[in-house]
Amino acid sequence: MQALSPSFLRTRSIPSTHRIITPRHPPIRCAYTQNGVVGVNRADYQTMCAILASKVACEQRADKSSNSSDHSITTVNGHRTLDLIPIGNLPRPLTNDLSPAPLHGAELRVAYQGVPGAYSEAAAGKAYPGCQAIPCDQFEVAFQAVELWIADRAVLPVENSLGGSIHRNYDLLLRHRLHIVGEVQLPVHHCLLALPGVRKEYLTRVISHPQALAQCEHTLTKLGLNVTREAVDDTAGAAEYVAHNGLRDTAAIASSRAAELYGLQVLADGIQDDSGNVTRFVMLARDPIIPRTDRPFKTSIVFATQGDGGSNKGTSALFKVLSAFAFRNISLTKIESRPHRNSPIRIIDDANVGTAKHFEYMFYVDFEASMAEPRAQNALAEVQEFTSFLRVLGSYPMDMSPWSPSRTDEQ
Ligand SMILES: O=C(O)C(=O)C[C@]1(C(=O)O)C=C[C@@H](O)C=C1
Repeated sequence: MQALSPSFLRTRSIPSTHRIITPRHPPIRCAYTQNGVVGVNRADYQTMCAILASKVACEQRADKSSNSSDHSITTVNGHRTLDLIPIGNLPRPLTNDLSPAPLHGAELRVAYQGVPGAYSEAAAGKAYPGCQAIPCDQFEVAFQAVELWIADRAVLPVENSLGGSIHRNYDLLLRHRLHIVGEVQLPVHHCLLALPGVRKEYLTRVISHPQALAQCEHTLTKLGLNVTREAVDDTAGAAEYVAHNGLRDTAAIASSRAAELYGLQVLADGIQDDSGNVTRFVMLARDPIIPRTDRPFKTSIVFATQGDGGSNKGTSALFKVLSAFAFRNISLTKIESRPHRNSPIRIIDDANVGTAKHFEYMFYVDFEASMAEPRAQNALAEVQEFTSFLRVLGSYPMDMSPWSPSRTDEQ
């Protein structure tokens, strides 16, 4: 897998005291969203991409050595960067996304959140060996990279065996129109990293991604460290921050690959609270894949139950939806609820109680069946009767890779 430097799709949101690098080029701000939630609109965002692209292209022309024949990757300031092409000239994809996802990721550009050495980068490599991994500083930017054809796929964490769901990505799946085309499960093996020569006794602070901090919570206490814990955008970014700022009182929780990349020593190895620590990632594309029946498939849906106050209300509707799967022997592997952003609170204007408030939720369900199977189609036809909103996020091959302990070469 080719790793590109993070200097492109980056807008760090760590506090200014934690800022890691001053990017040479103005960062692309997480900007346009379809709901217009964030300040800048789509046109502005595209313009920014184009301006950035031409600036980078100009500077890179000067920087390119005469023997460089690679037009997609260039060295700037010692960092490998993406050679951007103005938006209007973006190349057409090499593959037809309606065909099954390729087994190998050669030529595929895969966006992930974080910087090189992040677990998401490892997940991109597991999902699409040989792909070109494109670091993005926020999940939203990874979605946008695919929507704007800067990347062909995005790989995003959705749940962890210790920390639970990564809610942000559930919300983004709903807000964006990308399709889930696959999943990978990655054993996550955390290390405590510090500058060479630093001892545990010197540490006053440990920084990492909030999920990683949560996954190591008990082990950090057991190590007897008298440290504050601070959250940053990703694990490898934490390692990079310690290294670039020469911090001798701060350790990062990250992978052993991050230690190698940023020249840190491993103070403690395997500090996740459970050796079976696994994160599940989904792969996203602009188009869905055609569901099949010749191998195990999973389907992910999101729905809202009807809030009509009649017989379908509340738990009754949810029960009916879930029984549509149970009656057909379809196993559910996951159910998650998230607040319904468009109507977060419902006031029941009853004759009796005029002030009662109920939260409205979106339900995300993963079930073990392919949309090519009649039983799955029938289940969804029935589900539709009890829902005010239903969307299939994707029907995709299940990750059936055999269980292996958390230490892997991918990290
Ligand atoms: O920070 C990283 O390295 C990531 O890839 C993100 C992430 C996550 O969001 O859960 C991925 C896997 C681990 O669970 C910890 C962090």
